[in-house]
Amino acid sequence: MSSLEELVSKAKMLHSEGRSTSQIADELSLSAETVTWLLTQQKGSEAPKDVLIDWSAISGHADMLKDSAVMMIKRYYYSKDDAGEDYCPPEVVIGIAHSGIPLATFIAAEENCLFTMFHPKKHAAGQNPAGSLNSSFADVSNKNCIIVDDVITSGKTVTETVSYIKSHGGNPVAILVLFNKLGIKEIDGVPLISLVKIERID
Ligand SMILES: O=P(O)(O)OC[C@H]1O[C@H](OP(=O)(O)OP(=O)(O)O)[C@H](O)[C@@H]1O
Repeated sequence: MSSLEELVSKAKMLHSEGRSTSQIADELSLSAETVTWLLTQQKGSEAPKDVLIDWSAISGHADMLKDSAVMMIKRYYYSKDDAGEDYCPPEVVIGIAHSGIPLATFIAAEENCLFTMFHPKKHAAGQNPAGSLNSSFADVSNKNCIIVDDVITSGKTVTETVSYIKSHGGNPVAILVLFNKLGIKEIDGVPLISLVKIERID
């Protein structure tokens, strides 16, 4: 089976389980437009320009996951060096559920600082779903925070996180991701630093 066929069957399976287009898009880290195309496969319609990222060969091994997390925080310090700016070491590292959590945990351990996790509203249940910080972990108020996730696709999740942290008294100093599919460099004034930028040139 080709990777496209695999993707189509994965999208169809999730759809048959009752997931919405945006939920499938989140789960597969694709745009909603791509998921619609995968589900409908209209004859003659061109596939949207999107890229599938499968990093399970790394994420499935805790040692490589840790190596990736260490590279992310190094990348933050190198980017500060490159810009000739002062370091702002994090006081709290915030992992966005779910995939950002293990990366953030390793970074917080490396930096010997506090750790917490953010649950975006897309993961919340109920009629008025809302994002939340997990109160079993560190508090963010009056602290310099680094936000960590694996991938940015539309930027919605990270944007929600930045706004939540600011409104709860935290000071986000950087957003670290492995893969930036959006090509942006900051969100609401907070620098976005990735290990890999993914851009199409056609
Ligand atoms: O930029 P966006 O369009 O908001 O998409 C990126 C988000 O989508 C994925 O989360 P998801 O909840 O789907 O998966 P996860 O539970 O594996 O982290 C990914 O881990 C990011 O958090």
